[in-house]
Amino acid sequence: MNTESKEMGSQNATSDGINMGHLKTVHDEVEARRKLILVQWLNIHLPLLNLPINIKDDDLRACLSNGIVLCHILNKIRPGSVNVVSDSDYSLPSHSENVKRFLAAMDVLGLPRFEISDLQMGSMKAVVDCLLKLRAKSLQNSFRDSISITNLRSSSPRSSSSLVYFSPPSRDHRRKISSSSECNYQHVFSSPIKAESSASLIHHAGHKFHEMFQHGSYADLPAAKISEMMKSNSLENAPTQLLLSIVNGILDESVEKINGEIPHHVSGLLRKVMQEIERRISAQAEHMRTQNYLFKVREEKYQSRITELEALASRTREESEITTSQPQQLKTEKTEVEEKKKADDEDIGKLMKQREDKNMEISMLKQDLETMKKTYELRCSELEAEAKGELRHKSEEYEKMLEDFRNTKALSESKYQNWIVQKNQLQNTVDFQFRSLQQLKVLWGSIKQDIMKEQSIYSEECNKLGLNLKTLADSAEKYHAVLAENRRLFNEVQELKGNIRVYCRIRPFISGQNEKQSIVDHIGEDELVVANPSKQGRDGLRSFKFNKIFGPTATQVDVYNDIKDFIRSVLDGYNVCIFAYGQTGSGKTYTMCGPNGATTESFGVNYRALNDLFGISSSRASSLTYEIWVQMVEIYNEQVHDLLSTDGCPKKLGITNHSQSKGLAVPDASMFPVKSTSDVMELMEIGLKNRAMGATAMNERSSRSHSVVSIHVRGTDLRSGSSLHGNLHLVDLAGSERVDRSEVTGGRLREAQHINKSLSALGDVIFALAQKSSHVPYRNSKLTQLLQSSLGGQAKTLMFVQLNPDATSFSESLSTLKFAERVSGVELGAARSNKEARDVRELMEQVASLKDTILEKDEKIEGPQLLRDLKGVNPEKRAKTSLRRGHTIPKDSSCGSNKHSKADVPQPVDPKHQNDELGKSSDSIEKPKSVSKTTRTVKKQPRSATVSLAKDSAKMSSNIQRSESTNQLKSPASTSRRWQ
Ligand SMILES: Nc1ncnc2c1ncn2[C@@H]1O[C@H](COP(=O)(O)OP(=O)(O)OP(=O)(O)O)[C@@H](O)[C@H]1O
Repeated sequence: MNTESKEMGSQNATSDGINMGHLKTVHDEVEARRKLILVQWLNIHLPLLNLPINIKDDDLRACLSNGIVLCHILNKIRPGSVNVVSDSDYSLPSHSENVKRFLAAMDVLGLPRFEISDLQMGSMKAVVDCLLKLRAKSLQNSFRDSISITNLRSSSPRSSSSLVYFSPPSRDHRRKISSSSECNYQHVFSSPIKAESSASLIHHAGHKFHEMFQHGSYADLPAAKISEMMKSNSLENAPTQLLLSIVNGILDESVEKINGEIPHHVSGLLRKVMQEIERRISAQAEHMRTQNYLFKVREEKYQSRITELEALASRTREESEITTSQPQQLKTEKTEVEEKKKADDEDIGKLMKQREDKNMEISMLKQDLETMKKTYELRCSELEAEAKGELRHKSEEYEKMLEDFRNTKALSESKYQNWIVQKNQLQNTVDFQFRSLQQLKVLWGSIKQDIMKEQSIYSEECNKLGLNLKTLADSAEKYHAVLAENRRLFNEVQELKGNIRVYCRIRPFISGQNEKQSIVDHIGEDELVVANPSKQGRDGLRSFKFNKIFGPTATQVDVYNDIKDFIRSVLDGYNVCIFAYGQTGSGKTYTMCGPNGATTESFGVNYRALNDLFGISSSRASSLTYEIWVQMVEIYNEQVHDLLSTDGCPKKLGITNHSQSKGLAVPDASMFPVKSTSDVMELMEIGLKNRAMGATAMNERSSRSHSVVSIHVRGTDLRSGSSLHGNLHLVDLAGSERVDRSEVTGGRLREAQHINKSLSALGDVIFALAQKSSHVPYRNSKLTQLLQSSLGGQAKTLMFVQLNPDATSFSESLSTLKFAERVSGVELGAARSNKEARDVRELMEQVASLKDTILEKDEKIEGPQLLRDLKGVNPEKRAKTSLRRGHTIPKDSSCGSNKHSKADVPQPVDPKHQNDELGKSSDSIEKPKSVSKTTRTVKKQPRSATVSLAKDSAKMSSNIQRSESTNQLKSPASTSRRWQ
């Protein structure tokens, strides 16, 4: 068979290629190796089999076909798993029955099984697989334990001397063994070593037999013991060799015979042993038959196997043909597989690299983690330290607080104690005060009654006081009215004296002029007689009458005392103009301002007037408040300059229409408020510095400009709220010398001409006013334009006629006196003058008697009431009163005051309003007309109505006649009127 296979293999290798042969060889080697493992395993557990390691399938099939070996090996592994059916049991087909039991046991164990047909014919592969699985199972520890137990139970005792050792049998020799009746399958061992190890596992009963027959004491065996041996199944388990030894022992007459015969119990034993031996021989015979049967079956199987192998060979040849066509494809696939492998290797390399990177990252992360761990530990330690520190600090604070609390507690306790003490004291005090309070309550009741009494008295006194106070209030009310009426009467008296007054002042000879001849012949109260040095006797005398004559010895105070009533009128709302007229060096500046470096005694009219304004306004502060402003300008060469300009260069100013300049003739000139004499002094100093000064041949301090100080006053009545305002112009005129006398030429000549022109214009205006001319030439010079508001009929004008007594200046002085004389009223006409004088005198007498009446005791209030009646508030009453008192009644005694109600003059100074009034009044002289009317009214009174009026008229007539006769005597040319 092998030869044929080899031949077939060589043929295949030659024709179909090497692969098929190689595969088959590998397959065969695998199968051979599996079979070898199985054989070795079987030989170990059933050494009596002594199977060759290269056993063929048929031999193996023959060995296993009856199932006994299978059952034994199973029982070896798992004792008692199956009951083996021996060949002696003919009731059952033992070979198939053992195989079935084995297969059933395999099923129970859950191991793969084979089919009975596999064991009878065909491939042994399934049988080998099954047994190898069983072998694998046996390798488990639990199986080994069970195997050892099984050996103990199945092994038979035997003496070492009686053991039969077999060398590994050949095939022929194995057949002998199989046919031998002495071959006991259970007691055959494959090697002495295994036999010796199994000897210790001899059955107990068999051991007893062995000991008994080993010592040859069969005869001594008691009958009971033999019967016991026969009853037990020890013989069934005893080795066959032992059984044969027993038989030989009995038969070789070692047994003591009784009567030549073998004892009954020994013969029984012998019979029993023989039966056992027979049974065993029959089992062996059955086994041999089974083996023969297996051999036949195996042979048939071999035959079929050969057929299959032939078919397989033919099929393998076809497959090899197919296989030869695939090497190229396999090469291609191999290449692809290698490329893929290479790519995979590269991927693996990349993955390895990534892995290394990841490992690197992991190591770095580990390092970071370590660092963080250290940081964390460090931070933990720090926090712990901080926490400990803070805890320590807190505990210290707590200790401190506790200490403070203890101190506070102690303090509080002490305070509490003090409080308790104080409370007790307070309680005592309260008790004491309560008692005092009770006493006070009683006292308060009595005081209350006293107070009630005092209160009633007080109420009565209050009522009385209220009545007195009411009387006092009424008196105060009347007092204010009296004051107002007094002011009004005062101004009426002033008006009656005359609105234009002329005072003449003769300056003394200044140092160095004492020897010079004086032109002054006589100085009276109101009369001045000058002598012409060039004429002797009465022809050289010339008399002039003025309102007042001040001689060379007259002081500044004397002069001012006579003009201060004018200053007072300014505060009553009148416009007043005071100017000094005279030739250069005649003392105009001295009179108006004072000498250089003037003192309190030598201050001129300007300072005194302003000082007086402040004094009077402060004395009237309870009823009137005053605000005073000052302007200072000069007229030089018919140009107006601001003397209070502080920029060092007096600016040229224009004179505006009164109706457009808010009452200010020079609205652009600087105007400063003054509240004290020092303010005025500062302003005057500034004005004098700015004033244009120049030297002439006539006077070293000759002023060639007109200096005008304008003082604007606004007063407010605190009771009624009405306001008044007045202006005061203080004018220091330029020198009035003749041009030929002053010996000036050029610029100086032009200055003198301007001065003379403006002075002539001033005279023209005054004369026009006196003549009630329809046109007053104010616009002929800047001077008259500027003084327009103060030269009207409602204004009061005072002219100082300054006279130089030096004979050398006689002609200038005479000219000056003549001008002054004209101003004082020469041009008014004697008849009218007289008439007005008489009327004036009558009125003055009436006013004087009225003043006396007012000043009488108990009639202080009646006077103003009478005046009010006379003023026309109630004409009928006025007439009655006047008649009753024997006075002439002025029809309209209004003095032309600029007094306005508050509603009429809303502004602090309302020059517009003022100038409107002034403008209206400037064209005509109201007062003489009023006086005339009054006179006429008086004349219309019935003669029989009053005797006193006739007396007064006669008195006034005689005075006028006397005056006229005096004038004719002293100065025929003089027709000056008497103002007082
Ligand atoms: N009443 C007087 N008592 C003493 N000295 C006087 C008096 N009047 C004038 N004088 C002196 O006479 C001199 C001239 O006076 P004043 O300068 O006032 O004249 P005037 O008219 O103002 O001159 P002008 O027109 O040039 O300014 C001065 O020295 C002045 O002191």
